[in-house]
Amino acid sequence: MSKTIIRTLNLKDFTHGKAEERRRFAEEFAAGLMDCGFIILEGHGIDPSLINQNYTNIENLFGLDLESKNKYGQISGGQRGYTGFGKEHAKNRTVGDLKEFWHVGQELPKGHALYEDYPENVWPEEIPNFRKDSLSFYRELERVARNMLEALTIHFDLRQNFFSDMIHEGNSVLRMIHYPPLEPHMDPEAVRAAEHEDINLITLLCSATASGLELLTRDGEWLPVEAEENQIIVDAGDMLSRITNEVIPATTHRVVNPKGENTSRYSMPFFVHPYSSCVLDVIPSCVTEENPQKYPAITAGGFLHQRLVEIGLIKK
Ligand SMILES: O=C(O)CCC(=O)C(=O)O
Ligand SMILES: [Fe+2]
Repeated sequence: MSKTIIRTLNLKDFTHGKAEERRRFAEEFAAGLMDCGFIILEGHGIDPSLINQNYTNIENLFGLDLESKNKYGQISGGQRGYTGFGKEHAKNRTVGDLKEFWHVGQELPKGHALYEDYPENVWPEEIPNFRKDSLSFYRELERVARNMLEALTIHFDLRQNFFSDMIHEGNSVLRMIHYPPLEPHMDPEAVRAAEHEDINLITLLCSATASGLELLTRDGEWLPVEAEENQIIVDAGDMLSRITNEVIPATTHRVVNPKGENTSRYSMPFFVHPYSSCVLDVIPSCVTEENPQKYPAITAGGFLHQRLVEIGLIKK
């Protein structure tokens, strides 16, 4: 059995490199997504103090009492604001995950053509910097996502703006998560995040405050994904899998319960989504005689709705 290697790439090779370096970056990224679905990114240029400030904010946020947090709950089927313990479950499970989280979505000015397409963000009045810091972080993550997806256009022989047009003012979501320490009353079947695939195009995941993330290799083994401080883990989701006709599969992953020290874990995945009416159609270069077209076209919004029902966040 071959050993799975998670590649480490430096985004500067793409943003500042010559054509040859850019191409190499693109090929390494695509190969990493095809081999194991995850790569680790350095040189992304997000200020470490912005990342740390957001971690501090969410520690304070989740440290509030439940009554305060619940003021921000049940908003747009959990698409914005606070979602409490046990609410979300993976597609084929009924036991809820051991996490609480907060969603920040696309922030557009009132009157913008897409304003009505997205639920409005809510902001915790108890954490004054939360809005400013999370929106700055969101914009920076959008920038990194744009670069990463642009690299894929080289591999798939697409026009340069193919993906950046899809995600421009898109429905991306910053999910800020708290996994609390385990307690005896918790369901023994429950895990921090049960195995699942992400719904979106790609996910950017700044290194979490503790280990636990694992990916399922193509050989069917669980492999821990460890990132150092200031590295970003990048993985492929269902939407990318669908438009690449499964040339890039959506990789299954999970967050296991702590084995050693029983501490809280915080993480901040950024789910990169197209705008809602964007049509997800299979990329022509991904259809061949051996790999005929597997999916009809669907809008990003329609696809997301199907998946949110499946994971229990919204009703049919
Ligand atoms: O917390 C993590 O490290 C990953 C979380 C995750 O996979 C998700 O929320 O989709
Ligand atoms: Fe995930």
